Amino acid sequence: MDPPIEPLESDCCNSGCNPCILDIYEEQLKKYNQRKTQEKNQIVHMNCILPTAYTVFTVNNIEPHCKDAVFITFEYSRFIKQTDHGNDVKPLKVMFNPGQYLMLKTGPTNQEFQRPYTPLPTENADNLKFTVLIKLYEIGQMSSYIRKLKCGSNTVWRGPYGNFSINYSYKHILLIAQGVGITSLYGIICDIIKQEECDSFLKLYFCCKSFDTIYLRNKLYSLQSNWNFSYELFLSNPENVDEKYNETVHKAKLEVDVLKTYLKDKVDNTQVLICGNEHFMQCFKEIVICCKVDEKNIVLF
Ligand SMILES: Cc1cc2nc3c(=O)[nH]c(=O)nc-3n(C[C@H](O)[C@H](O)[C@H](O)COP(=O)(O)OP(=O)(O)OC[C@H]3O[C@@H](n4cnc5c(N)ncnc54)[C@H](O)[C@@H]3O)c2cc1C
Repeated sequence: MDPPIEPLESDCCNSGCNPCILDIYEEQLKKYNQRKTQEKNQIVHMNCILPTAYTVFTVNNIEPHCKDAVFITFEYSRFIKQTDHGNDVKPLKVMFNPGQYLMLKTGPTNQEFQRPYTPLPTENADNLKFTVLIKLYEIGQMSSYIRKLKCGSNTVWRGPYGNFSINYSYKHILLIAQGVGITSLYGIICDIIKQEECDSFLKLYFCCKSFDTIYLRNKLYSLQSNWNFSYELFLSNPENVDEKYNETVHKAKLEVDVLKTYLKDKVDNTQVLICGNEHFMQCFKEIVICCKVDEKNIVLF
């Protein structure tokens, strides 16, 4: 953007024109200076996690969550020589889009294995860390590796992957999550809520096994204070349920009728995002299609 050309004092005829050439200049100069300050403050970062090379991240924090899951925060390891980022001197930052995932690799060279995990939206300003919510399976290859991690352990990651990009123009976004599949949809919910100019309504139907495996429940509960977001829980095992004020808990599985009622007058302007295991996603995709949502408005993760 070039600076505006300053008019001569004599260019103003002093007869109270609207707009006056000098006022316009002042306005344009103000905009130009604002833009320049913004550009100066905008630091361009380089992503320190790459899709085509492995990067070492050290376990920074482990925090239990629910019965069978943990939050683990990983920090870029400054002390290990990492893949060369060329001659670039831009500051490093872990960067990913909502809905994207990263791959964790482990195992001896000839038996390496990898699993995808979805980084949660960054809540603090630390650019070199990311946090994932990990469900630990009783018998699971990666689960048993993760159980052995301690603060200071080194881990190897690549990413981010996934092409989903948020379309802010839908009037309604229906999100259907199963279990730990909430991690992909949670980042998307946070992103949309943050956009002040976006006026989409978000509805989450969250299917959980039991009361003690409602992942990210407190975070979802606080997000519900936003005018455009609400969620309902569906528990297949409804024992010992402790309901919070203003939280809808169904002591049953999510059924077709609930979706039919919700979609009844919205099919034309609703996007449906579904995340869970393959069987869950296919099953709900078919149900949503039966409710007359066009297939192009359905995204599976
Ligand atoms: C795009 C994507 C993003 C993901 N993000 C996350 C995330 O943020 N957090 C997270 O915890 N997981 C996430 N997962 C699932 C994760 O990658 C692993 O599949 C899971 O943690 C199991 O790994 P494991 O090696 O311990 O178990 P495995 O050795 O692979 O499997 C052991 C047993 O666990 C059970 N199992 C494994 N995966 C599933 C599943 N998805 N649903 C039901 N049962 C299963 C099966 O019974 C299986 O026999 C994601 C998956 C995908 C595809």
